[in-house]
Amino acid sequence: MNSSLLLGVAIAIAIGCASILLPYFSDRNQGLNEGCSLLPHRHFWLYSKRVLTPGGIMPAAVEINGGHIVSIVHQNKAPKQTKGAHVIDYGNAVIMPGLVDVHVHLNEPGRVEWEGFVTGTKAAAAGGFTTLIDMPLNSVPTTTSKEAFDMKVDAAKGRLFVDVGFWGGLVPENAFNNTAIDELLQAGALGLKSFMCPSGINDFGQTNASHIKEALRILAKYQRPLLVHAEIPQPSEDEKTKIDISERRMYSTYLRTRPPSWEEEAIKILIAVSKDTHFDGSKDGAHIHIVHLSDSSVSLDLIKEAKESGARLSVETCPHYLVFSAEEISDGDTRFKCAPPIRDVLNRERLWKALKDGHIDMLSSDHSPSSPELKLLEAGDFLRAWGGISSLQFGLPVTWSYGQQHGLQLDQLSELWSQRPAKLAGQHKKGNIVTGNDADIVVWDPENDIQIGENYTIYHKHPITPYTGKHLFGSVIATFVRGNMVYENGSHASTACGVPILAV
Ligand SMILES: NC(=O)N[C@H]1NC(=O)NC1=O
Ligand SMILES: [Zn+2]
Ligand SMILES: [Zn+2]
Repeated sequence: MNSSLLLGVAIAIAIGCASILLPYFSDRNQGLNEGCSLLPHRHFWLYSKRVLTPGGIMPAAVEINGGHIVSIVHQNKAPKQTKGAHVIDYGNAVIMPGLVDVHVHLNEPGRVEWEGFVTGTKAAAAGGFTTLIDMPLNSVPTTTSKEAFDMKVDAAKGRLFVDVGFWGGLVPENAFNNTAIDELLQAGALGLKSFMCPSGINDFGQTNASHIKEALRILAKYQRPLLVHAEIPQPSEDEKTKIDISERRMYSTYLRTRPPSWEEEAIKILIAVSKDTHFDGSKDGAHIHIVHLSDSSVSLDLIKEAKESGARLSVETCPHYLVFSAEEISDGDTRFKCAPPIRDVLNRERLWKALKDGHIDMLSSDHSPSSPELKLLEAGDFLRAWGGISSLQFGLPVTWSYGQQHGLQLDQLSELWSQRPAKLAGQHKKGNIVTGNDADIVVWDPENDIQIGENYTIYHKHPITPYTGKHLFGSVIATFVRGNMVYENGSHASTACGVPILAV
């Protein structure tokens, strides 16, 4: 071979290699923000035998490009690595829409010793959650004005491992100030949240029916929901007597001081108000969402009845009401303290039935941790300890493990954790594996067992949780947020590239 022929062959090989490798390299680099993803590709396919789509669970390949789902191909084998598009074959693992938690207290700015954007969203990613909606209280300031809202969004920037939206706060101070509420909603609050009982936070006062009606009028204009902590304190004998510490350590005492009638009373008022929400002749009135329902007796019957007669009402419950029961809570174990309280076994089983029958619309964590000292674990004082359960990371394995025992199917679980919550938060590009949506995805193994304990890394700021020791099924393999692999088998992406979600 003469030298010019050799040169020609070398050039041909170089061009050939370049044409094979270029798409690979361009795929690796184009629009990729280094560090956002553990996967160096913007165009790739995820394959598994169990992909949960609106058409059911099927073997399929999901094509992701530029953060979106661009195609879903029903096929029995993983696609071949072509044109530089990377393929991950997850075998028999489940590929499902990322979970959306509409009720999380991240407590930043201001109470980062309780939780924070970084720790909270890392826990979320490890648990398969791709979107969180943060509650307006426990942070300082509470999110009850445009200024406070802007501060929260600023504090979140560059610190989120999943996407996070924000509810604004409805309190007596802003309820009759239409301009203030307008500003809060225009700043991007996805809706408002209020308490009908003391919230435990001094600058987040309780609202009554008049405050709520006034806010609904404005919310109707924006088509955004009002979320309500539905408990109204009822007069009780306890107020007249001094309860000593030995009694305050008993869970039954706490239960007695916060009976189902608190929930009933609030729900009755909300139903009456919801009948009144078709303002200005508009058919699409405001929407009331009842958070963390615990009472599955009269309160649930009232909700069912109201929904049947067309009330624009939805309701969530939380894993702790579905997993634990009052009977099993030891005296002094304030890890279980939350409001409304965890009630008896019968109540829990009725909640499961309502969930399966579709009377409860969705699940949420109500992840509301505090610093360990405020749980008063040594004193075990149920009446003075902080009310709030730490649980964000465990929602999927917990509800799957206990859900299976109650006949809950995977597609129902996904509806409760992804589709319906995304809709409540107005996130139409999230919550479903369909073409055009954000590539927000969890890949997990529902058959793999885990034990919450020493060999299980908890990413919450504090590991204190009543779930310690639970043996569960379901381990998260990888979590994708808008196409970024933000978590995989115990590792997080190096850069926090989740974004604040603002209503437009
Ligand atoms: N302030 C706050 O987070 N309260 C929450 N904790 C709880 O258990 N129920 C709540 O509403
Ligand atoms: Zn609440
Ligand atoms: Zn809450």
